[in-house]
This record gives sequence, C-alpha cells and structure tokens, in this order.
Amino acid sequence: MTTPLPAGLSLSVALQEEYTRVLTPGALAFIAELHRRFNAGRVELLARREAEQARLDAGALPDFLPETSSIRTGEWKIAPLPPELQDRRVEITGPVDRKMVINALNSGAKIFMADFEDATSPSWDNVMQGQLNLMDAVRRTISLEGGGKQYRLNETVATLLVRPRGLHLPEKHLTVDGEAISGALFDFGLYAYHNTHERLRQGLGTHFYLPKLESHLEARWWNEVFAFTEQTLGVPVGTLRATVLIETILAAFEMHEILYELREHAAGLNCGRWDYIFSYIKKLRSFDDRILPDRAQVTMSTPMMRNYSRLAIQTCHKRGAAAVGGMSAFIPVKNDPVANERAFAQVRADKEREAGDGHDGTWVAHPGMVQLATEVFDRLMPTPNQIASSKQQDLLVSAAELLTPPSGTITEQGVRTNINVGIQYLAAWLEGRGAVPIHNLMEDAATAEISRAQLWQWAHHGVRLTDGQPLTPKRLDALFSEELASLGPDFAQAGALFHEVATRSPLAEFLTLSAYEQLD
Ligand SMILES: CC(=O)SCCNC(=O)CCNC(=O)[C@H](O)C(C)(C)COP(=O)(O)OP(=O)(O)OC[C@H]1O[C@@H](n2cnc3c(N)ncnc32)[C@H](O)[C@@H]1OP(=O)(O)O
Ligand SMILES: O=CC(=O)O
Ligand SMILES: [Mg+2]
Repeated sequence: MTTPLPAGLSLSVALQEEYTRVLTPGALAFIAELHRRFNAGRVELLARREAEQARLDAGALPDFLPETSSIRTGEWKIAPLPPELQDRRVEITGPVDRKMVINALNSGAKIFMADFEDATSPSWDNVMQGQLNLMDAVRRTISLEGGGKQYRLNETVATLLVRPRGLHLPEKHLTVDGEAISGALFDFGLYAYHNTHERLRQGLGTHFYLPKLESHLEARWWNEVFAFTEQTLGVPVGTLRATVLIETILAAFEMHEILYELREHAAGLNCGRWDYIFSYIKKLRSFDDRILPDRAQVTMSTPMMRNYSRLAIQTCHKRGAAAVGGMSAFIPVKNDPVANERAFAQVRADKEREAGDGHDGTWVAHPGMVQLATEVFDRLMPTPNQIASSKQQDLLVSAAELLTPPSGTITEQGVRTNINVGIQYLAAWLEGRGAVPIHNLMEDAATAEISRAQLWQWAHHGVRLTDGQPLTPKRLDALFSEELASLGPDFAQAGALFHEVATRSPLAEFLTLSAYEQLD
C-alpha cells in the first residue's frame, strides 16, 4: 500500500493498486471505528445464539416472547417509506460480479439486491471487486466488454440494495487490534462510506438487506450501527434503510420486535425461505418429531411455510412496511423446452401465491424471470404495494402452526441429491462462485445448507427411508462414496469438506465458516 494503514489495522494480503480506491485511509478509519464500537456487541450476540441453541437442545421450543408482548399489540409504525422503496414488485438478486451487476440493474426489475451473502463466495478479490463494482454502479460509470458484448447501464435501472455478510462471518484479511473484522461491518461500512453522499446527491437513500438475524437484539445492534453511520457521515436519520430477511425460525417469532427496533431505519421484511428451512432443521435438530422430508417436498405451499409467509405479510402491513416474498429456485433451462416450460410454470405459481396472499413484491434469480413475475404482480396487485389493504388482517397463527413440520417422505434419492448438490456447490464456492445452476435449479449457500443439515439430521436420528431401511452413518458414508465417485476426482476437496460438515457432531453452525478457512 502506498499510504500506511491506520494504527491497529493489518492486512494479510498485498493491496493491489485498484483496491486502494476502496480501502482509502478514510474508509479504513471508518470501518476500524465500526469494529471498535460494535464488534464486542456482535460477539455477545453470537454467544447468545449458542445459549439459545443449548436451550432448544435441552427441549425448549421457540415461542413469542412474553416480555415484548406490548410491542406486538401496540400501535406504532415504521418511518414512512422513501419513494424508491414504495414499489418493489419484482426484485432480482445476484452476486456482486461486474457483469451480473450491470445485467441485474438493466433487467427491468424494480430493485436489485447485490449480494455479499448467500450468492457470493467471499474471496478477497470477490469482495473487493464487488465494492468497486457497486461504487461504479452508483456513479453510473460501470461498464464491461466481454464475450463479444459491450455492457453499460440503461437509462432506467433498478434501485440498488446491498446485502452484507451475516454476523457470523469474519473478513479474515483485515484485522483491527489483532481481531478479524466482521464481514458484515466490512461490507456494510465500505458500501455506506463510499456511496451514501453520492446517492443522496441523486435523491436516493442507501439501502440494505440484513441477513440471517435470529432476534430483535440483533436488529437493535444493526440499528445502532446505522445510527452511528448516519451521524458520522453527517446525513439525516433514515437515509440508511434496512429490509430484514426473516430467514430463521427464531426471527419468525420476533417480526414485530425486529421492525420496532429498526423503526427509523426499516423498510420491510423478506421471506428468505431457503435459510428459513435450514434454520428450522438446525435449531430443532434435537427433536425427533420435527424432521423434514426430502428438500423438494418442503415447498411454500406446505402449511408451515405458508403460515410463516402470511404472518410476515400481516406484521409488515400493520407496521407500514413492505412484505417481500422469496426466491423460487427454478431458473430458465437452456436446450430443453419442456423443462423450461415447467420451470416457468413453477415460478408463475409461486409468484401467484405470493401476490395473492398479499406480498408487496418478490425475488427472482434470473433476468429471464423478471417479465413473468412482473406480469403476475401487475395483474394481481394493481397498486404499487398492498400495505394499506392487507389481505392478512384477520390472520391468527400460533407458535405450533409455525413449528409443525410438513408431512412427506425421505427417500434414498433425496439423500443422494443432497450429497451430490452439496459437493458440487462447495466445489464451485471454493473456486469463487457463490451461486450456481445445478440440475436446473439455482443453488447458493442457503440451499446447500439445507442439503447439509438434512443429511446430518436424517443420519443423526437414523430415519427410515421409503425403502424401509434406516439411514445409518455407515449407509450415509457408502452413499457419499458412490456420489463422489460419480462426480470424479476433481471433487475430492469439496467432497471431504462437505462430508465433514454434514456428519460432524455437534452440527457445525454454518458450512461457509469451515469452507472459508480453505478459501484464498
Ligand atoms: C437463497 C437466496 O439467498 S436467493 C438470493 C441469492 N441467490 C442469487 O442471487 C442467485 C442469482 N442467480 C444467479 O446467480 C444465476 O442466475 C444462476 C447462477 C442461478 C444461473 O446462472 P447461469 O446459468 O450462468 O445463467 P445464464 O447462463 O442463463 O445467464 C444468462 C445471462 O443472464 C445473466 N444473469 C443470470 N442471472 C443473473 C442475475 N441474477 N443477475 C444478473 N444477471 C444474471 C448472466 O450474466 C448472463 O448474461 P450474458 O448473456 O450477458 O452473458
Ligand atoms: O436469502 C434468502 C434465502 O432464502 O435464504
Ligand atoms: Mg438467505
């Protein structure tokens, strides 16, 4: 680096010249300050997650909190939504790669969520390039030449939202006072530092998606981070806005409280269905009466998943917030018209359910799905959102209804698919690709976590498969060997790692934590 790092900071990689535009002395000082003020709180929140897991492992079930009932029953609303977040009917998501950022902003979707979380493998280059891409996107200077094509922004582009990494993930390349900085503070802090003033100049706020929260105390922590950032940058309160992913089973019990904590900064909630399923398995792993069937059978139409999404809609609308739906994993299928037609039909049905139930918008994984989702929401939601006329006002959902698992079967094919997909995904992730098409479905960190956690849960409880035989650890190992052999020797590293995280007890908290040790 040409200029010395601020005191207390250390980088484990040589800083390339182009990254000095991101890691300026001012930006480094700002994220170091975020770390010094907020990292101890983050560490406490992670310890609280562990304590909560121990309580569940001892037989307690999640429930609505008695100590916050006045927040749930009270009359209050979040701050009014800024104009650019009032119509969110279709949101495209994707990794922070340069071509994807341009394509997503040009896709015709109202919103683009640039993702440092589930869709990004957080190698140093990916996160640094991602920050550069977003800086250029905000300033409308982003362009690219590749594959014989020229990429630049259209006149009208989607509104940009950024999802930083979750609280659990470190950014190992930068330490502050000897501690790895949190990936969440790193991604959030750099994006906010470099872009908030420029966006304000364009009449726009700076918007975030917040992933994987497990309690309203985590929302409180984020709210303090937002407030401190606004104060430091000298911008009005509410310039920074958060849409919180409800993607853990515990957060489903604290939706009002999460919005309440963030009420000056909140914009909405989103149903992150894939992590939600993962969280259900992980948190309730000790209960042998809460085992989920094959991954393909845990759809949004099952009572458990639909109750969760309807409760999110009701909660948001009561509080003046947008209730955004989730991601169908079906993507366009090249060179197979029948499979392609099936994928579009699946996405159409998913979006019709969401719009019909009262969601104000939805996610799509691919530009090819934007038109379809827009057509569905335009047809079923003629207003920019349906907050004022909520379809779920009279809904009553009990704790039991959020927790009762869907019925279904567990098959050897389901076990094999989980192994096969998990290994293929991890191999891609270790090569720097965080979202990949596998067997015609979008796979990312959250979907791979379901595959991993299911294998662990099924073998841990020795569930009987549809062939009448139990899934013993020995049988699981044999299936691992067969699937690995079918994939070939290139998958040995990913295979060993996936086997480890799918079988080790206690169940590892996140597969990306183990995989990150092998990245870069
Ligand atoms: C559980 C969750 O967290 S969901 C949210 C996180 N997950 C995601 O964001 C997944 C986003 N989607 C993707 O990454 C991709 O669509 C994949 C990996 C699923 C499929 O990728 P591919 O098979 O490479 O897509 P495909 O070859 O059909 O792409 C065609 C074009 O669309 C573009 N494209 C595909 N998906 C996206 C996207 N999400 N955003 C922007 N552009 C995209 C490609 O860049 C390509 O552009 P080009 O024609 O200019 O070269
Ligand atoms: O982040 C989204 C999810 O489904 O997980
Ligand atoms: Mg997720």
